[in-house]
This record gives sequence, structure tokens and C-alpha cells, in this order.
Amino acid sequence: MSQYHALPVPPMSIRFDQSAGTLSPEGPTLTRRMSDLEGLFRDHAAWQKAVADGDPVVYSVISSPVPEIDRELPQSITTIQPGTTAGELWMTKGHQHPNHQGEIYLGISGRGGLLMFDGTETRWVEMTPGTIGYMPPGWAHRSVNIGDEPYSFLAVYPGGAGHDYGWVLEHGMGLRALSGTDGVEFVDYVEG
Ligand SMILES: O=P(O)(O)OC[C@H]1O[C@H](O)[C@H](O)[C@@H](O)[C@@H]1O
Ligand SMILES: [Fe+2]
Repeated sequence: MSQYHALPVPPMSIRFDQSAGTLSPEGPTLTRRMSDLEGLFRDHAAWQKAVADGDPVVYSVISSPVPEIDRELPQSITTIQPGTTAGELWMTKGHQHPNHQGEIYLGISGRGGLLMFDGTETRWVEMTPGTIGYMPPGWAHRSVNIGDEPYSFLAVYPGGAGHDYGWVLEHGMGLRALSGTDGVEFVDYVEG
């Protein structure tokens, strides 16, 4: 975490320019390429090939300057590119909040889905512009682009929530979202 990101901020408004894909003022930004998603797609060989064939950007995250520290309420906008890897829809890594804290997403543009898993049950919430998706404490979450255009959503989350990526690598997400003839199709996480 940069020192800039950890600084307290005054009351403020933050402007989102959708066509430019910017927040102002802006905090840290993050770009995740295919190589950053190791171990997450069911078809490892297809993932490796995609990395070798140009390692495309799968999603990016722009953040407001509100710091990720306890009692603050940071926000970020994530944009997932459309695409599939061996039929599996492009998605975020997915994470659990170590101390089980809730979070909300607001669909901004494109069509997506919010896959949630509490270790036993899986839930899917379809996200279109204007949908508020709620993740209760203890539900790991992953976002998926189910359309042909970039899918963007706003996230608002407790500053102390943290990101546990190891939990998803260990437990999976219950289901995988594949591109189907009539849209999205689900298979068990462990299915090959
Ligand atoms: O952290 P990932 O699973 O890669 O998801 C990407 C991002 O999605 C949302 O914007 C969350 O609020 C971010 O905290 C998260 O980093
Ligand atoms: Fe989260």
C-alpha cells in the first residue's frame, strides 16, 4: 500500500468519467492480466496459451483516494473485458474478506454476474446497470463478464475488509460460469 493511499482524506466528492474510465481525484489503479489469474481457470493449458499469446488485460480496478484502513469506506470501479478461456467467462480472481465484512456493488455498464460462495452454498446475482448486488459477511465473491462489452461496476467496502485470495484457491467458488448457448451456463467447480 502506498503512503498516499494510507493518508486520511477530507469530506469530498469524487467524479467518475465513464467515457474516460477515470475517477478524480483518483487513488491507486490496478491492472490484472491473464498471467495474474494463475490457478483460477479450469483449463490450465488454455490459460497458459492465453498468457503466451499476448497475456491480455482481463480487468482493471481504479480506486478513489479513500484509504483502505479500518472505519473508512473506500470505493473502486472494476472493468472486466469480455472474453472466454476454454469457454470459461472472464472474471476477477475473487476473494474472501478475512474478517467477514459485507460489501456492495452497483452495476454501471455492460452485463455481469456476481458469484458468491460461503464454503457450502453458491449464489449468483445477475448485474446490469443499476443493480445493487449485496455480499453478506462470509461470502467470498467473484465478478464475471457475461456480455459482449466491458462490464463495469462500482464497489463500496469497509476499509479494513482486506482481500484473502488464498481462500478462493483453496475452496473454489462452488460453481464456474461458462459461456452457454443461451448466455451463462454453470458447472461444478471441480469439473474438468
Ligand atoms: O480483488 P479481485 O478479486 O481481483 O476483484 C477486483 C476488485 O473488485 C472490486 O472492485 C473490489 O472492491 C476490489 O476490492 C477488488 O480488488
Ligand atoms: Fe470484496
